[in-house]
Amino acid sequence: HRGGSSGIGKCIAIECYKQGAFITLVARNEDKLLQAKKEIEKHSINDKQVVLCISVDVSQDYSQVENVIKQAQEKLGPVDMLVNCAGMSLSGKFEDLEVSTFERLMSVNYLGSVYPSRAVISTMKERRVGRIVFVSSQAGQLGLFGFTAYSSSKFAIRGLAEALQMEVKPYNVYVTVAYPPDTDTPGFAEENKTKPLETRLISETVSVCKPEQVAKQIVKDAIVVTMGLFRTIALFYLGSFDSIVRRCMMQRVKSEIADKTA
Ligand SMILES: NC(=O)C1=CN([C@@H]2O[C@H](COP(=O)(O)OP(=O)(O)OC[C@H]3O[C@@H](n4cnc5c(N)ncnc54)[C@H](OP(=O)(O)O)[C@@H]3O)[C@@H](O)[C@H]2O)C=CC1
Ligand SMILES: CCCCCCCCCCCCCCCC(=O)[C@@H](N)CO
Repeated sequence: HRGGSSGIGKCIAIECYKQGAFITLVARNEDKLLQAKKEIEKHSINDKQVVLCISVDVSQDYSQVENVIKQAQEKLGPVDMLVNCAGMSLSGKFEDLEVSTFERLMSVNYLGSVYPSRAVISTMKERRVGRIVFVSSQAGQLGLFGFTAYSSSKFAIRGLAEALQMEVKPYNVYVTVAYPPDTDTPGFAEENKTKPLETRLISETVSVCKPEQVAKQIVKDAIVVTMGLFRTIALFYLGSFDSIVRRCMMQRVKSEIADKTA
């Protein structure tokens, strides 16, 4: 339902539009939004489909994000799928990065995923319908040279996503996290302008992906939840934790009924 106006987010929007979805694009720059809207609309499969654009900074003010999501829901109905793809990367040695860069990346990459998710979650839980996609990075699984600010903001997304998944599973809301490798996007080109040599050499050991290909995988994973090796090992623990959560939920429902009938 929601992505960005560029790179991976735009390709995810195209991928969903091709499957008949109504799209709301959220990003800051209005020209880029309009251009992305036009590009996405070329892929329509029926004449009822809509691409709505909303210009907002997802990392600044929660009430603003909440408002625009409310507006979008009034126009297009409740959000079935939220894709948190807004993000940015800046690399450099720890001592060379401005302190403000740590703050900025944490706001955009982490809080920029918290705010929209927080704004849609209640409706998703009530409807017992919803998918939330987070876009981390390979640098969100491994801390890499030059990425002290970026990797930590992407690790934070993983913690958020896994904890949230445990909370919302009994409500039929699914959370997925993507960990893409380097991908050929405007953001990646920007990042490459300041990459330290070491970071570049490490990055070059893995080939650069096409955003269309990454987007396709992300959408597929969001719809058919598959399990990696690590998740399988964690499965036993997660299963038992999930049953605690379910038990508490049932207990709470029971006592609410008891309160009402008392
Ligand atoms: N490309 C890569 O190599 C990889 C990227 N990723 C992650 O994937 C995501 C997308 O990356 P990519 O496609 O390369 O990025 P791009 O820079 O190409 O696109 C980013 C999109 O997010 C929007 N955006 C950025 N900041 C904000 C903000 N504060 N509020 C609202 N919208 C915002 C941008 O629009 P606008 O500027 O107008 O707001 C743009 O539409 C990021 O989270 C990135 O970290 C992960 C792994 C690899
Ligand atoms: C199980 C984990 C697999 C690990 C494979 C080894 C990866 C080493 C190279 C990683 C290159 C850095 C990717 C960062 C991409 C990114 O997020 C930025 N390009 C954003 O712009």
